[in-house]
Amino acid sequence: MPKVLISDSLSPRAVEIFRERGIETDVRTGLKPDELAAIVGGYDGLAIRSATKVTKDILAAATNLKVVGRAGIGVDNVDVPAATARGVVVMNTPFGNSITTAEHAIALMVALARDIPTANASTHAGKWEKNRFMGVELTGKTLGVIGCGNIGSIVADRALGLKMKVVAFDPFLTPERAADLGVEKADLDTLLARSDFITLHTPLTDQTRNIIDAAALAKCKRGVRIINCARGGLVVEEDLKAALDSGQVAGAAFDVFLVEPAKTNILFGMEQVICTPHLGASTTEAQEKVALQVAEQMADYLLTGAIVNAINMPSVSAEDAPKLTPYMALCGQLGGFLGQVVRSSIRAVTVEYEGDVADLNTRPLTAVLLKGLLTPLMESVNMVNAPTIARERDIKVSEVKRGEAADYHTLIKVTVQTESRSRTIAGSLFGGDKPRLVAIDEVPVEAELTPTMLYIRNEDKPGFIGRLGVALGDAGVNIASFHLGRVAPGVDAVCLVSVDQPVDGPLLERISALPSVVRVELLRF
Ligand SMILES: NC(=O)c1ccc[n+]([C@@H]2O[C@H](COP(=O)([O-])OP(=O)(O)OC[C@H]3O[C@@H](n4cnc5c(N)ncnc54)[C@H](O)[C@@H]3O)[C@@H](O)[C@H]2O)c1
Ligand SMILES: O=C(O)CC[C@@H](O)C(=O)O
Repeated sequence: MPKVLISDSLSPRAVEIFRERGIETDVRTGLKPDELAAIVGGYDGLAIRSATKVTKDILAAATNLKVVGRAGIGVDNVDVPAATARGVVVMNTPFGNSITTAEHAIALMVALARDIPTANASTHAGKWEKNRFMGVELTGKTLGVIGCGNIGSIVADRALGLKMKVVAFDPFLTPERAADLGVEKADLDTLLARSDFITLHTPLTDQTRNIIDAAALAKCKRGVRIINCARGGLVVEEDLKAALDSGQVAGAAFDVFLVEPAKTNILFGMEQVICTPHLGASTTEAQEKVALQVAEQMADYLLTGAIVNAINMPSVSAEDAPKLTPYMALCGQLGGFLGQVVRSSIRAVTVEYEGDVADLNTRPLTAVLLKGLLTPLMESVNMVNAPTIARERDIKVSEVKRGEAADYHTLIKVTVQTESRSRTIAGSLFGGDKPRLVAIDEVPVEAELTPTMLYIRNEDKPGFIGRLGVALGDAGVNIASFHLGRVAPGVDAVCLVSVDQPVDGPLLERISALPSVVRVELLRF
């Protein structure tokens, strides 16, 4: 009989469901990492919220572990690559706490507008300071929503109900979806300049980290109020403190912090700041929903092998798996490549399957490709929900199959149409199972995609390779492999460089300033 450990505070519904399904269940909350490491080896499943850190060390000790179930959305407390490497499925419950978290953001906004926490403390202290507190009305004010996905769009809906105007910044929000939601799609600077309140609802990614810093705050209306119920690290806390001190920001309400649990923080003690201890998802209803979902999903996997809402595993039957596995890897890479280079909302994705692959069940392949494509843009995408998310976002996905491939025995070609342009890449399997990129935007370039790569568009002129090599060498970055492609001599060329060391921002800037370089991107696979 499988055994599950629940190591965070989950609704009792989870235990009930595991036990009803015949799964032995222990609940041990508040374990220190070494205490968890000492016992985790005895379990097949680990059910968590955000407190348990499922690190590489914990996973190394979890010798029997088959599944980690996160009752909630963010899996930033799980080392997913390490889990994947150990064959541990990581599941989440992507929608169960969205409404509750949106309601918390609205509650914080109202509390900020009327200074409710300070007025409450003052009244409890018997001060009756009626003249001290003067709020602002929400009706007619503009709410800027940064990140208009599941939670952001619910916040927008509720704010419209409060008769606010809503401006949304989300590069992946299509104009049609914005119109359906009744929000105005805007660029970040416009949102900053127009908003009376700003609320953040993006995942923490390389693009969103520090999205609200001193420069962004300076672009805001004087007296703006800021709410963060998404992730610590989106707002630079020191810059916010300075803006609160100067009066540029009138108030802030934070549920999430750069370091959690936040026992100390630069914002603590400021009268204009409302803080809650990561309570966004903490309602009875949301916790029941996520506990029930996670227990059902984990039980299904442990008892039947069915995979739902997995972050790191495709859901395929045991029979199809061996044939599809190398194509899964290829599709994940092709999607991941495109997801890292597109810069505006995606309208359409066309996947052409040619040659051998056209004979297979390509639905899971397209799903894993969409997962790869959408993952750099949002959290909580998995193979199962990627096609639904694409549909909800009005991304038209089509598959074309051709029995014959022109140059390769098997070929997958992906075209992504964005608001501004289309991009195409193609890949094949070499030696039957080794994924290889074979063309980018019709430029032939054969390359294995490795963990850290530079993708460079350059003018095909003498001296470029030497200058690039010197720039990388001077920074102590070793080139593992180098791939060049061009349509014809002297025209634009493509260069893919696999490197052994990390490439930082200043080095990227030096490379993009090199003569002949048109564009450079750092890609991670
Ligand atoms: N406080 C809490 O307890 C709590 C509870 C649930 C979720 N969350 C967090 O809230 C956040 C949002 O969750 P969700 O379910 O709405 O996620 P989601 O994936 O549905 O939506 C995220 C949105 O951010 C957009 N986005 C991505 N990169 C962007 C960028 N650079 N600029 C602007 N927008 C960008 C995406 O297009 C997407 O629409 C996540 O970080 C999640 O972990 C917090
Ligand atoms: O479980 C929690 O309390 C936090 C939930 C939230 O951060 C999430 O990502 O779902």
